[in-house]
Amino acid sequence: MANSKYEYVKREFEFHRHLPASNWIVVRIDGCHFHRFSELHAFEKPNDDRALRLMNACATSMLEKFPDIVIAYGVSDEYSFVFQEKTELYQRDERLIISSCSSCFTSFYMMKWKEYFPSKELVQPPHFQVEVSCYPEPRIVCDYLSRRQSECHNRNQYTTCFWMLVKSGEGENKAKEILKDTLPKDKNELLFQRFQMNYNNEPAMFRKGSCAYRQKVEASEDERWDVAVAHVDMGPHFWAKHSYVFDRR
Ligand SMILES: Nc1nc2c(ncn2[C@@H]2O[C@H](COP(=O)(O)OP(=O)(O)OP(=O)(O)O)[C@@H](O)[C@H]2O)c(=O)[nH]1
Ligand SMILES: [Mg+2]
Repeated sequence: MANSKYEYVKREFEFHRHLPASNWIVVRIDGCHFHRFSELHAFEKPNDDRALRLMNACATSMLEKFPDIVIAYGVSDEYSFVFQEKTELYQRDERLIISSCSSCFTSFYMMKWKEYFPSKELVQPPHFQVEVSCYPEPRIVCDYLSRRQSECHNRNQYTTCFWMLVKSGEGENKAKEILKDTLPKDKNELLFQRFQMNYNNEPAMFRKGSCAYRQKVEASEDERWDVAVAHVDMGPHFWAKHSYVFDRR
């Protein structure tokens, strides 16, 4: 069939975009319509510890499945996976990377659901959309992750205030009005004054999101690595300790 009259279909109509060489590939997974999905499954508001731990478990499985992922960062219904710059996964074919990551993550989510929600039926299949970006230097990857973490902080501080106001009896519109144009320090003050709540004492997983990375197993004679999940600032202190994740292989 090599030179058959059907060859043109492949030659003229199938396109493969190969991601640029010598770039770190960031695959960002985001739950589709998770606002609705979280309502359907009665997730706790604004943060459901079980749902976030389920996302972290899926991320851990992704690092185990794809050895070229060097680090990942997740918050809410999203996770970003950083593939090392030299990865030859699917010859860097964008379509195959996207479809494979999306389907693997979704399968892990469904397989692990019962472990995190033992008494809750999964009543709607989850699905995740994926976008890919390429960055030529680790420094920019670090800045990308810091940007996501800063969004996590802003969004979580807002939703914490919002749901505290609503749970205290304010209507949703009134809560939005109260929070309109407030600065981060105003929101901290509001939580403290109205609810005697210190935002900094909220669980770190809610405030800082989750970071999954490889670490060497202490006291192992052979080089063994496992996947750790931490809820920490991804600032200079973190990178001073974990810069090895970007070591050229
Ligand atoms: N109650 C609750 N909701 C959550 C939790 N994590 C994620 N969500 C919901 O998931 C949404 C995630 O934000 P988005 O990704 O912008 O919303 P989305 O509905 O998934 O929209 P698309 O991604 O555009 O399809 C949040 O707005 C919440 O409604 C959680 O722990 N508890
Ligand atoms: Mg979403």
